Amino acid sequence: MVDMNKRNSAAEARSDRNETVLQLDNVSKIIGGKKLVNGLSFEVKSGEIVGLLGPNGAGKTTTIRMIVGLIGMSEGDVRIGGSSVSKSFEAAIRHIGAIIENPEFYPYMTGLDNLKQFQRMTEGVSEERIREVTALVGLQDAMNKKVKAYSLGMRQRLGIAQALLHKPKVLILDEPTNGLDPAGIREMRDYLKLIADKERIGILVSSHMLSEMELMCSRVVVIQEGKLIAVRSINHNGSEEKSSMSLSLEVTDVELASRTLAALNKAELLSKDADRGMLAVKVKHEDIPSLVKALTDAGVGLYRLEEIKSSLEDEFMKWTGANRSA
Ligand SMILES: Nc1ncnc2c1ncn2[C@@H]1O[C@H](COP(=O)(O)OP(=O)(O)OP(=O)(O)O)[C@@H](O)[C@H]1O
Repeated sequence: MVDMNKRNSAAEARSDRNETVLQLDNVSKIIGGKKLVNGLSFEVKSGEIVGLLGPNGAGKTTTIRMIVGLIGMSEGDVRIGGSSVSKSFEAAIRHIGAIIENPEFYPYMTGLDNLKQFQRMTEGVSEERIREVTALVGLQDAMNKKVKAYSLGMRQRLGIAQALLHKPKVLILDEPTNGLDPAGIREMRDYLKLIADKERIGILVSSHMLSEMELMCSRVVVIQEGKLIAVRSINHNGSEEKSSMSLSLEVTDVELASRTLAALNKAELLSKDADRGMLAVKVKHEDIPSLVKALTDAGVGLYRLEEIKSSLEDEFMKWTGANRSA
């Protein structure tokens, strides 16, 4: 017999996962006539970790400070959990948990007492919730130790636990792995993935380290000089989403091939080089057979067809002209 309650709750879980919890709509910040952030639009859905990536000075911190209301927006709006930051600030900000600078704790108090301190200042946080968030960040065995004995990574995780206490819909972390050693970075990554999944919360993480973002995020938003320059999906293996791919084709007639592909309307022409008989196109994996058939039917001979493999890192360097970590 089908348990309808179970079915309903599974359906709810699925729709929750697709809820847009953070939405930036054409957000700009102008200081002294300069656009530090320039018409930025992107969204974060529940259950996903999105990386805000860009070289130093790209505008990541300025963007995050606007999202959490530390500074005002010059243009545009941010919606958090459906509420507009510019129109209903209190309602919007209630849905946010954030660590912008290093979290501040009382070093001579235990982790638990520090969280209880926040519990007293925050409405509706139960003892059970404290236990839940400490387990989520893997600090259940360290809760009775004084914070001064914590490593930097443990302090960061206690900060995340505190930011989660009031069950926000969005967690925002500005460069959360700064200063952590490789083991601490790996731990942070694993805990954030667990939190996104278990709490069905949308997480926005800023970083200038592309390699970290590739491993941690399901999507990256790349900004440079305050402008959005690319959005890329990442699959669980850390490589680019394969549903759409770039192909290089060597053909007998470039012009005929590009006209045929335009008529087929299933491939985006990225570049063509008539002298070398080469075309580059972007196409969905499932459309490759019909692309080949259309070319053959049109009388275009195909010498070679291969995938253009470009790692996110190659692209990031191309976009930003930056070195590996900046
Ligand atoms: N209050 C301010 N007045 C003028 N310029 C500012 C102000 N705050 C930031 N900037 C400038 O805006 C640009 C974006 O700075 P921001 O700190 O947002 O970049 P970022 O991407 O977070 O960089 P980083 O990775 O170095 O932290 C930089 O050129 C910075 O110098």
